[in-house]
Amino acid sequence: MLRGNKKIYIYNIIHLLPPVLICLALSRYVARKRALLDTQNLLRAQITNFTFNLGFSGKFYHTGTEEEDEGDDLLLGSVDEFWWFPHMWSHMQPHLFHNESSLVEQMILNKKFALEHGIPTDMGYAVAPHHSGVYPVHVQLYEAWKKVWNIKITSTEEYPHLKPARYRRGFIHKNIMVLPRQTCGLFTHTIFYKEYPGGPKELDKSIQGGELFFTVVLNPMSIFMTHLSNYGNDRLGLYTFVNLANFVQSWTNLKLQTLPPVQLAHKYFELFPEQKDPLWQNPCDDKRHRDIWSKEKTCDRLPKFLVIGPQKTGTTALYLFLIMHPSIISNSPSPKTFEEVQFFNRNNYHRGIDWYMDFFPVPSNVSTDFLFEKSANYFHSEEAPKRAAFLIPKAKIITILIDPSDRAYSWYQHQRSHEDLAALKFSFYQVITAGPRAPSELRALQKRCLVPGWYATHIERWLTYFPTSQLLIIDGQQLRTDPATVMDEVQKFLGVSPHYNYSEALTFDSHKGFWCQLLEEGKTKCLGKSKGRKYPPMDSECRAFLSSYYRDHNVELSKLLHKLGQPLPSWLRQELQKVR
Ligand SMILES: Nc1ncnc2c1ncn2[C@@H]1O[C@H](COP(=O)(O)OS(=O)(=O)O)[C@@H](OP(=O)(O)O)[C@H]1O
Repeated sequence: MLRGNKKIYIYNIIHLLPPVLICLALSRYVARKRALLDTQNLLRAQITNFTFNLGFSGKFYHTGTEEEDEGDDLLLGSVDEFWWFPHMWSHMQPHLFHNESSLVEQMILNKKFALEHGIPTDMGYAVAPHHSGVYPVHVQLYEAWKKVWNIKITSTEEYPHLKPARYRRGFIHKNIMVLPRQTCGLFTHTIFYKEYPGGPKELDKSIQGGELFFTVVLNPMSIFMTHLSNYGNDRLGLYTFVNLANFVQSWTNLKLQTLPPVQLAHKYFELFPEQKDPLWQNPCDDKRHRDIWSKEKTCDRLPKFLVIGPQKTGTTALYLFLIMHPSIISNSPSPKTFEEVQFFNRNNYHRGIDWYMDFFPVPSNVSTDFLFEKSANYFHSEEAPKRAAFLIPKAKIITILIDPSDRAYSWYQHQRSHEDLAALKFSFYQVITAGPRAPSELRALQKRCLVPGWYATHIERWLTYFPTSQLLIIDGQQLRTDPATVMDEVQKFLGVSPHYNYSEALTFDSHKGFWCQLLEEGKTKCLGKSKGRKYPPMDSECRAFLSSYYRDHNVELSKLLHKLGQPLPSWLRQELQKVR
């Protein structure tokens, strides 16, 4: 309840225990040992175990005035009173270093400094100047941190963005836990009370029921970082945090406590397990992010469209036809998954965006070149739509649909030819009809076979993250029998130029039994043996079973297509007639 005089009464919050970790960066400023210890003691009366966490950049040791150098020594004379974390040796921004080895070298210098001065090196926490390299991720920093310091925790104000502050979250990358850091309003220039931006009243307001107060109240953990200059001069650090703790104590029933960084991070992700997985965004969509992202990296190596599958609907044929177009460029092949990158659906996503972008060339003309990738498992993936929407929100999405029964059968044949043991062991009928008591390998195979055919469910999921104008649904039957018309539709949908004449570039290869690329002298380039396989037709019992299995899904699909103003493919019309 908010009262006129900015007094706030908080009810119902009884057992919140927000630990507070306050960090400072030690550089060449006078180390106000006394001021720090005094503040620490005062805060300990309000916050259980309160301990300052001091950052050090060893290069600046003893490079100040006589008084400053004396301050450094005083502080180092009390190493045991505080916790410590490595900043960067020379306060450099890690994203400016492209080589992991040069980052490692710099970190080793800082570590040597710590060892020489008895500074503990095992806290597992580190902070990068200006958040550089933490988010957007500079993977070289993460690797160097692990190698030199065995870093397990860091923090940043930049994930997913600086503002709005209340949306800041944590994530885990390469086993390093990144905690959200809050903003305390004290910066290098806020040294004197009277000169506080907007006047000292602003600082008092923030402490007494304003922004700073709410930051502590609304975040179960608050990590603040400010500069040692705020503990010298007018001692704004002392003033701010002691008054803040007092105010929280007086007006709420919150109990504040501090934990060492590793414990704090474990607690954080116990409280917010859903935050463990990061959501990568385009670093160039936020100016602050672009500024702390390596200049050697470009945001142009991201796809403009995705072919999402599902598997066995003709996605490879579409891929082949697309790359015939002079302005359409695919990813380079992956050693493990061939033409498919499979980034958004599985664990490759955790390798980060540098890994993903390395699959794409730098386009020679950003506005006319169309980078794309097709990964047929994206279609039914729970994670892919959200992840794709965060990184490439403007991307267009192409899906192909054939009769889900045919798709399931083709998929089963594909598994058999890849010598999947369960597929070799069980007949198609056994796979599709397996009940809840069937062996687990059979149930697992059944799920993989049938679930991608729940078309409406999967398309709806994509449409929660992408507008309908960005989605193209291709009739796979038409792609098979009349690819040139489909490719005209695709070109129009993408807005790609120049117009490419697929009627001339494709030809039906009677030997293959499919449409193929026409090469010089009448030769053709067709897809390999694994596409357009020869296998016996599906028997009527299986077809009847699948027709009934997919009935409701197909009805839902017809409603969805109707809503989207799209025509129903002929197989769907036939299936719907069976329903009547
Ligand atoms: N032009 C052309 N050439 C070859 N094959 C074609 C073509 N157009 C469509 N199809 C059908 O594509 C089916 C394979 O689908 P996918 O490429 O999506 O399969 S995969 O998911 O990438 O494994 C493949 O399925 P199967 O017939 O079961 O092999 C084909 O029916």
